[in-house]
Amino acid sequence: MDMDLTKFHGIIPAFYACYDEQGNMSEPRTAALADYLYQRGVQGVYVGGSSGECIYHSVEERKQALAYAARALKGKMTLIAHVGAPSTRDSIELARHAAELGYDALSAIPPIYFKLPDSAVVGYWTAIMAATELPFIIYNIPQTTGYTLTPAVFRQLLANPKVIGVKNSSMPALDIERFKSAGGDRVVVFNGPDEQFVAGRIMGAAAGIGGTYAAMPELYLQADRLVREGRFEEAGKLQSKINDVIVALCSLDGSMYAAIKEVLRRRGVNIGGVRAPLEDVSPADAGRIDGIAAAIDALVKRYDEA
Ligand SMILES: CC(=O)N[C@@H]([C@@H](O)[C@H](O)[C@H](O)CO)[C@@H](O)CC(=O)C(=O)O
Repeated sequence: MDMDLTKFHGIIPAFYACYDEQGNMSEPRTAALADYLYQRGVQGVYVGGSSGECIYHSVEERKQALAYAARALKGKMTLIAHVGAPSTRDSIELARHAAELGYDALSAIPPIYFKLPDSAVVGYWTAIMAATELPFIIYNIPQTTGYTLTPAVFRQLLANPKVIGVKNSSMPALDIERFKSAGGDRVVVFNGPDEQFVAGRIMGAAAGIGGTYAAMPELYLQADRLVREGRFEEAGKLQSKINDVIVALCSLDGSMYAAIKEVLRRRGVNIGGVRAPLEDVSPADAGRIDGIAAAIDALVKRYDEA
């Protein structure tokens, strides 16, 4: 697919599930998160992925989430829709919905729950791609799906011109280098592990999609700029500061996403809580979350002046 892939380069936060007080999808709160990200200058958003709690949503709710984000951001930034659902049928329905909403690309995890052979996985992704004319980004996340994309299967998928890249969330930065080597200039590799964003960008990723980006988009934008300018030592030091925040977010009781949503409240954006079985953070941790939000603000201020 001959297209300008640069619209997929840079910092693309995973968009979160924005709930009202009853825990239902909220368009006003979606718009608030969208504006918060737009004001900070991110390249695009990845809607309905892992960080979007998609796995706990009905197909109808996933359609709402895609529609609310598109209504807030279409024309303002690059929009990628995660449409992977347990069944191929539901994934195709979501893919068609995203295409109607004007998304720039689709993406999908492999099939989950049953362990399926590569032939079934390739068939699932191929069926989703066939449902629309949109470009497609493979989502490799073995930690949560149990399926590991190999360079050989990636090369097989590259035979489909709609494949424009892979969002690689596996931990080895080697995987990013191998997928980039396999796809060359025809693909964009998206760095998935936020803790290794700088390493991934140096080893072949032109972009990053991450679950912690929206908690501190300014810092990832700064890290990306430092990499682009070849200031790798400074980028590495900033990565270490970002990782201190990630470790703190993951050290609280409750889901990391609940902690991030509490941090966002302190940054002026209320998008509700998380959906069970994800657990809320404990009220006893309010002080620690205050500290995390303050640390982010201090880093943003410090690097704003750098
Ligand atoms: C295994 C996993 O969830 N990886 C995350 C990371 O952003 C992860 O949350 C971060 O590195 C913190 O560990 C992303 O790669 C996935 C993601 O952003 C998404 O689809 O929401």
